[in-house]
Amino acid sequence: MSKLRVAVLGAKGRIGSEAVRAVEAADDLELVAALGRGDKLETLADAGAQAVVELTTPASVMGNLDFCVRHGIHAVVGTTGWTDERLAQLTTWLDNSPGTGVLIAPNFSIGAVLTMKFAAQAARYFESVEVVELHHPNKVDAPSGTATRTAQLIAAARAEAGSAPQPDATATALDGARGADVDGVPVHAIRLRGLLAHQEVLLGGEGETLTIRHDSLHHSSFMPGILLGVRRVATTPGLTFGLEHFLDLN
Ligand SMILES: NC(=O)c1ccc[n+]([C@@H]2O[C@H](COP(=O)([O-])OP(=O)(O)OC[C@H]3O[C@@H](n4cnc5c(N)ncnc54)[C@H](O)[C@@H]3O)[C@@H](O)[C@H]2O)c1
Ligand SMILES: O=C(O)C1=N[C@H](C(=O)O)CCC1
Repeated sequence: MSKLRVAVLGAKGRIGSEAVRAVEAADDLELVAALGRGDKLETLADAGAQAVVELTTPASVMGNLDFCVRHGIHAVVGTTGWTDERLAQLTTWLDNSPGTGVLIAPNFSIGAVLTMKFAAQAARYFESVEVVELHHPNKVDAPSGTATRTAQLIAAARAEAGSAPQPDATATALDGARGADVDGVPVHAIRLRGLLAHQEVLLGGEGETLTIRHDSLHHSSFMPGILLGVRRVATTPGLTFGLEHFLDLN
């Protein structure tokens, strides 16, 4: 059986360097390129890459995906910074490149995917819900892509259930004291040396609270999800948002 030809973009970064090792170690994949900042994207086509793993920065990801989709190269994207406008642009590119697949995963770790699912399930049963994400201080974006997605899923579940707005009597607050508002869900971002990627969803009701917490302790936590994405994306044309679509999570 021929191996899938894979390239990594952001290959010298924290997660990219781990992804290079994971692809190299996979029997069914062949690492054909490992590109860093300043390297030419044409290398991907010259190397015959069939799929890329995109782990760069919010400032770089759109240019990289424009190139990949135009060349029919499938992409598994962990880079953050997704907005409705960016997703619409990517969808237009994909419409013009039938058969090309892109997976964007706000988080590749199974525990984080489950946290999002459990939080959305629980959200309708509690009056209050807030998200706290905690990351290493080298992270360039806040709140995290995972926290943003978690809050969006919570808000959608509450809207579907007809939940009332959250109680909050705050009349005066310092800027930022109540976090960022993501679809009505407060999201708080902590940056602390020693941390990697962590998230708590705090839910509160009359006389009780529920906390759902996930900790990524090493970048290896993201590798099974990345490899699953690479193996599935080539046979899943168009845009897939969220690793949960490649998991049997019922
Ligand atoms: N989805 C997930 O599960 C997951 C997990 C961890 C990190 N991330 C995300 O992945 C991204 C990278 O995170 P990190 O901690 O590895 O950051 P990092 O800064 O360590 O690595 C990013 C790398 O990309 C390189 N780069 C920048 N522009 C490039 C370009 N045009 N072409 C090739 N390389 C380029 C940088 O030089 C750097 O080496 C961030 O957006 C982060 O939020 C996602
Ligand atoms: O370390 C990072 O940066 C991470 N980014 C993703 C996010 O923003 O949610 C996933 C977790 C790690």
